[in-house]
Amino acid sequence: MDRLTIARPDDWHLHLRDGARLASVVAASAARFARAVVMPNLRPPVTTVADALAYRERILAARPVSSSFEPLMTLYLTETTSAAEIERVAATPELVAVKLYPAGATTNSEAGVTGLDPLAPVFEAMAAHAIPLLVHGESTDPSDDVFDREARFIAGPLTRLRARHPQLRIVLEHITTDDAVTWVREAGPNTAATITAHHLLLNRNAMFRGGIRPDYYCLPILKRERHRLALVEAATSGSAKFFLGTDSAPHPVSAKYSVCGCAGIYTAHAALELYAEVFDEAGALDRLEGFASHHGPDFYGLARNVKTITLVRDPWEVPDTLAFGDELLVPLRAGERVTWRIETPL
Ligand SMILES: NC(=O)N[C@@H](CC(=O)O)C(=O)O
Ligand SMILES: [Zn+2]
Ligand SMILES: [Zn+2]
Repeated sequence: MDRLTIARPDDWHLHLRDGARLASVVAASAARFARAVVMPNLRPPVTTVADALAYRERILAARPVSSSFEPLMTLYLTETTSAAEIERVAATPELVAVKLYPAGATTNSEAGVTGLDPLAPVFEAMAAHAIPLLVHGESTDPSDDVFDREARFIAGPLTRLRARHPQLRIVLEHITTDDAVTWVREAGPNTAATITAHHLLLNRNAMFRGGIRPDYYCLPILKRERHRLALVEAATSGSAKFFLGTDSAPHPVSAKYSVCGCAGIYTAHAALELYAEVFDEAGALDRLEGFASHHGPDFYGLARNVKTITLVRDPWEVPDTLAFGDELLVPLRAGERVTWRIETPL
């Protein structure tokens, strides 16, 4: 198959940043996705409904004029988030979810939470209103091996949370391991997961090919090949529990190529095309639409998109760098080819 038309997809996990950086990256997502769940890990984080609505206005102002791209906003959960704030989320359709960052687990997670038990009233309010909890699922004990942190978080805090709040809708974000795939499959209908294009395409060797490669450093960190294969199997299986979330996470070259380079891979410039490569390689292009366009809205209780998008097999070369505010970023596949192209950017 050299041409594929599917219902327009949505990105259920996206970092748009803010200001001039937001203006640089939003068009790439808007050209591919009808909607995106926008992560709240700005500096300072988006911790109130009022902050989220103001951020949404900045995104709407930054998107291309002809675009109907719709940002779906999220609230950053802290130890002081109140059940009253959750009631405000429930009353505000522009907000669709609450994001849980274990404190210190990833970029701008310092204001996140250290223990889940004190937040029980917040989780109860979320469950009552069917507001999904989006989870960065990694343990934060510095003595935990970085490659084991997802499995540790799942086996400990997440399994306890799942058991204590069976009605709470949980999306385990950017899953990277066979352990996560198995856990999500077994966890009942209120549990789902997003999967990134980079975790489907790459294993941890990418970080060390011929030297150390900061462009492939993200969190959760890339894992062994057997985990990548488990993710491809889950994404292409047709299971409604798995859906598209790019975790496109732009950082300027100065922050990536540094003595302490930060975590995040930018994929928004070719996001759907990269997923198409994965599904094509797996002989499962007929299942891309479910993963990219159906399972996400179904889990969130939103309507599926009516418009379509067409992918064509027509290789193109990704630029070495892209503008990012007044700096540059290095996109995934920089200087290399992507096999699929979007035929009709809207
Ligand atoms: N994925 C990443 O490596 N980085 C994300 C944060 C996150 O999603 O954990 C970022 O905001 O840069
Ligand atoms: Zn994360
Ligand atoms: Zn993310």
